[in-house]
Amino acid sequence: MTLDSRLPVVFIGPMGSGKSRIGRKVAAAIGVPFIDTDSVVVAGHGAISDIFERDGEQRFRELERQAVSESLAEQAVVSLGGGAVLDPRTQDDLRGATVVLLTVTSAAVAKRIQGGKRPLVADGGITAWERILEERRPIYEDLAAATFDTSTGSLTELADDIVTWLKEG
Ligand SMILES: Nc1ncnc2c1ncn2[C@@H]1O[C@H](COP(=O)(O)OP(=O)(O)O)[C@@H](O)[C@H]1O
Ligand SMILES: O=C(O)C1=C[C@@H](OP(=O)(O)O)[C@@H](O)[C@H](O)C1
Ligand SMILES: [Mg+2]
Repeated sequence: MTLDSRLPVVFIGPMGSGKSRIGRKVAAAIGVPFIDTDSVVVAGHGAISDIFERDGEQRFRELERQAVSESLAEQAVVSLGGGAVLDPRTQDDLRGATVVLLTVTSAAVAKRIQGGKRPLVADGGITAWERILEERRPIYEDLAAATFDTSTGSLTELADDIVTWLKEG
């Protein structure tokens, strides 16, 4: 199978698993555009924490769905926000994509999610992160064609492993 026929390649997984950082590296390595759906929302509507605070999570999910729908139509590497897969329309769209699940242990992610940029864990921290992951785990696992754990290893090594898998697949 050619690499082109595998596009879009889509990264899913919990907050802090490395979707945004690793997705960008994989796109650069295979020479296709990179789209981060959170960045699309931010470019159009401002900071995610401000959207949550001002308009609520439901409004964020509507804006996110719009960004996801447009992004998945592109021949690109696309990194979703951790909760984007909750939308059944996105679950349907992903059946035609190459979906890569990134996982991470709670021990490894604890430091990564500090800083207040992610409203769903801003107060509850790692306990909230674990609860949210357990709610979403069946969806993640159902959609994934491959899973890579990012708890150890450098971003570059992980991106290399994923590119190798994409080329082999
Ligand atoms: N394998 C890794 N090793 C070290 N730090 C990582 C790794 N993966 C991600 N990070 C760090 O974790 C943070 C969250 O990564 P990010 O790509 O934004 O995750 P996501 O998009 O899945 O929420 C970033 O600061 C990033 O540098
Ligand atoms: O898991 C979630 O519901 C969210 C994940 C975030 O993206 P990352 O997974 O890239 O951190 C961002 O979309 C928002 O804060 C909500
Ligand atoms: Mg991200």
